[in-house]
Amino acid sequence: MAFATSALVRSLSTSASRQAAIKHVTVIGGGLMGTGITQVAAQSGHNVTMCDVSDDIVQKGLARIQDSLKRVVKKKYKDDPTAGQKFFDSTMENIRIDTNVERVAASTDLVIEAIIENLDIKQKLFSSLDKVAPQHTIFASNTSSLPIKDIASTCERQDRFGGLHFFNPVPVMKLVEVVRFGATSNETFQSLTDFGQAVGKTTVSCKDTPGFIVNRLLVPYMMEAVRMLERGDASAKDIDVAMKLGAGYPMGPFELTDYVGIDTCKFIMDGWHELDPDQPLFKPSELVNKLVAEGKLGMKSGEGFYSYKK
Ligand SMILES: CCCCCCCC(=O)CC(=O)SCCNC(=O)CCNC(=O)[C@H](O)C(C)(C)COP(=O)(O)OP(=O)(O)OC[C@H]1O[C@@H](n2cnc3c(N)ncnc32)[C@H](O)[C@@H]1OP(=O)(O)O
Ligand SMILES: NC(=O)C1=CN([C@@H]2O[C@H](COP(=O)(O)OP(=O)(O)OC[C@H]3O[C@@H](n4cnc5c(N)ncnc54)[C@H](O)[C@@H]3O)[C@@H](O)[C@H]2O)C=CC1
Repeated sequence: MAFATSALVRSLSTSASRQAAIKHVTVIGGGLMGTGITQVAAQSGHNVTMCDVSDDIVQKGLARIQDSLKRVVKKKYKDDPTAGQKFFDSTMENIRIDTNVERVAASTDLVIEAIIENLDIKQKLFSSLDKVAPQHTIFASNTSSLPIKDIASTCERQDRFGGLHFFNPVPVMKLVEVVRFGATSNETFQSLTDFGQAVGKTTVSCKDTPGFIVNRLLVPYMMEAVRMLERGDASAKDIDVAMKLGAGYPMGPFELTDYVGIDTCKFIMDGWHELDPDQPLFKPSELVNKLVAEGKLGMKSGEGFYSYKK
């Protein structure tokens, strides 16, 4: 009985210290990641507004969400097309699009930023949102490689700031890394974890260290594959086949780099090299630099390590 009472008190005080559940989410960036995050948040019953810089981009993002949602419906509701259509319609009803981020952020519970991987631009964005968002609103970045502490540095609400790192393709990948830096409050961390789980993902807790957990292991692995290719030890195709069949990875390192974007990978490596120039794993690659300079960025540009031109 004593145990039950203390457990009840503990559970009441825990829920009282938590912030109210997140109902309205603002996703900033309607690209590869922003559309995926919008989709999973809307699918799980949240009201979501997806923002980008132009009407054309948000419309294209919306079309991408519809295509992806159709794949989910086909798989989940293959024996019940009526329920599938209902799921599709109710998910799309939960989504709004906008190009005025300040207006949207003025009445939202959570902002998830998924814009270009550039510290200066992210800081400017959050600084302007900090002035208009309500007190309770939590800010989160989906950055792959930048310190959350640096992104948050232009904001007053340091305690209501953290990282929510999703994986590509968001509707399929089951993980979200929840990142806290020194100022992130326990309540904020818990709310971000609850949100990650509410959108159907498994969450892991990460400190604000370069690459968090997954990218700190994945990016050096990718760079080691590039160096193997540069030395002429094996072809890109053989390395990919080897890692898929020998290590059970769904994609080889070159397929994955093309999928993520070679420019994104280069940006991450360059940033980490600057932070830690003596670390050989972070050494830039001539081949990666050359491909990016030629505009060969992977699948999105039609060519990278492989050609995707039809
Ligand atoms: C070098 C690293 C540098 C890191 C840089 C920073 C990046 C980051 O910060 C963090 C990251 O995201 S790292 C990337 C993490 N992602 C991966 O590792 C993806 C690896 N690839 C895969 O899992 C599968 O090839 C994949 C799922 C992609 C495709 O699978 P398949 O080849 O079997 O193709 P499908 O048969 O078309 O799809 C399999 C099932 O998934 C469903 N699906 C695929 N895309 C979808 C989408 N966009 N929306 C909804 N559903 C989707 C598809 O329907 C299918 O379902 P089933 O019919 O049940 O099999
Ligand atoms: N590509 C990937 O596999 C992953 C990327 N990330 C991270 O997610 C973020 C977004 O990456 P992607 O979706 O791949 O990029 P993306 O290039 O596909 O999309 C970025 C979008 O942000 C928009 N944008 C730029 N500045 C903006 C602003 N000030 N306000 C509103 N929208 C703005 C752009 O118009 C573009 O549509 C980056 O921080 C990246 O490091 C995280 C996990 C995986």
